[in-house]
Amino acid sequence: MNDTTLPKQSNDSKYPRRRENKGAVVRPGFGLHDWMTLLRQAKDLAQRKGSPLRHDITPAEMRLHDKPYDGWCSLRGKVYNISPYLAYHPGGDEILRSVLGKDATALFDKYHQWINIDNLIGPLLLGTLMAKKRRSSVPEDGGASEYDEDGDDGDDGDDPVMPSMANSHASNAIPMPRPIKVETAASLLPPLHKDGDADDPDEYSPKI
Ligand code: HEM
Repeated sequence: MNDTTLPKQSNDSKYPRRRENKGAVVRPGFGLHDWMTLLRQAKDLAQRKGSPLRHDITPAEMRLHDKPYDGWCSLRGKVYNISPYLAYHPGGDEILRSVLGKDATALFDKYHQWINIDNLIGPLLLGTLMAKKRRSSVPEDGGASEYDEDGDDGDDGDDPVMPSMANSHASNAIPMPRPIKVETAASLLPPLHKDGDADDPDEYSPKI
């Protein structure tokens, strides 16, 4: 067989070709299979030491954990102790060190948006970033709150995803339609007249 018998690779594919993994070498014992074995066997990789998942982690607290032996990072509003994964990251530990103590969502998406985070590092979860301010209603522009780094509804952990998609990558999740405001007979009435007089029988009658 010579190279003329091999199928020619097309350059005009609509799918981007996988980039070369420059520089990063998988060390023996630190491949994907080794990581999955560790995930199955280790008891407390996240080092939560029996504490429940937290929902009050602030970016300031996360910034304190920026060492390879004590490194946190957030992805789509969830905070992970990423230290145990550094040596197993197929893209190399160096690039992952650059996000310790920070939100890594943008860089994660830049390199491999399709990767299922829960499957690969679910057991490293520490909790979620605290929502700084809860909105009473969704703003017109659908904007996100200050800590809402994943740009969703700002209420991380209860985003409207289909139950069957709960473990899939967030960007693949199908958003549920927003509730439609239904005009009821009452909502079509003019505003109630309130003058503070509780004895006034007309207090809660529409002022037409
Ligand atoms: C924290 C969770 C992360 C997980 C679970 C993860 C997982 C992976 C996996 C499975 C691959 C191999 C992909 C493939 O072979 O196609 C990979 C490659 C890579 N990752 Fe990550 N990664 C994470 C975070 C990051 C971050 C934050 C960065 C950037 C700062 C990054 C940069 C890269 C790069 C540059 C590659 C090589 C891409 C290539 O071969 O084309 N990763 N990662």
